[in-house]
Amino acid sequence: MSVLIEVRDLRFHYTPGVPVLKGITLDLRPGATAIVGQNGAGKSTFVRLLNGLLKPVEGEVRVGGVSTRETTVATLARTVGLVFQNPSDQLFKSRVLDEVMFGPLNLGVTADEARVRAREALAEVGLEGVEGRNPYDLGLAERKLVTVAGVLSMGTPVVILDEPTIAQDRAGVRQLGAIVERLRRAGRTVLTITHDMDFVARHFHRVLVFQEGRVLADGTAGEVFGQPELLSAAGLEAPQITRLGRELGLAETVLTSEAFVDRVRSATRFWG
Ligand SMILES: Nc1ncnc2c1ncn2[C@@H]1O[C@H](COP(=O)(O)OP(=O)(O)OP(=O)(O)O)[C@@H](O)[C@H]1O
Repeated sequence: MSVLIEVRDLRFHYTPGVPVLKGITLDLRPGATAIVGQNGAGKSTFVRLLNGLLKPVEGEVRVGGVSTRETTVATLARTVGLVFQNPSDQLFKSRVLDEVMFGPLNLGVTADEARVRAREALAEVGLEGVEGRNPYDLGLAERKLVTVAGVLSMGTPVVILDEPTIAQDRAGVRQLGAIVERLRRAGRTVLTITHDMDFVARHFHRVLVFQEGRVLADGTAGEVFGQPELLSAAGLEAPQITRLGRELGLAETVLTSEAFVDRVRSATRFWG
């Protein structure tokens, strides 16, 4: 189930002379990794190169030892599931259930098995009861969750979520966080692109900071969010609770409100 993705000196442009990715080298292993960075940094382009929708101009991407140049998008889809930023790029069936069954059917499972998987995936994203609806009659948040279910139902070892929390309310964000945790515990590789730093701090252990087509930083969430100058150079800010902890002079970089309360309580006990 576990798959290694090897990215070596990856360079890409849409228009010759206008580089979008300028030489990226890294490995992606099972676990939860977030990609953050300003608009236009090349994040969505990078993940499209991981599932073979785009091919490197120079350098290489190997998924499970196989170069994306030497395989097809359909073959890679068995390994790398990508939820697009915009659900309209992904939804094309007129019934939610058919949409979510489409991936597993393409993998060659029986219709019964695909239906079971689709129902489980829809339950996991909190969308029971909409199986017969047209995805385009749902709101943006629900449409996005349908596309997440569509990838979950395929059971790929690598799951990439491009801006999953967009338009979600707190319950939706919590549900997505639980999905990330489950996939991570199951030994899958979860990769997300997001502008939601609280979501990153809570659920992602590794953070890649993209800036103008390069990786500016690659470290744990604590390491990356503990460097305000670096974040500011990339046009980003640490989560509010992390900044508050720093303002208060906490020795450790806190990533969640629970960790913040814990550290402040132990400091007060010490003073009191
Ligand atoms: N299909 C395309 N044709 C030409 N240029 C493109 C295309 N898609 C993206 N670009 C350009 O490539 C650059 C990187 O875009 P990309 O979408 O990868 O960045 P991003 O970091 O994901 O940004 P965002 O957070 O806004 O999604 C941008 O300058 C963008 O305008």
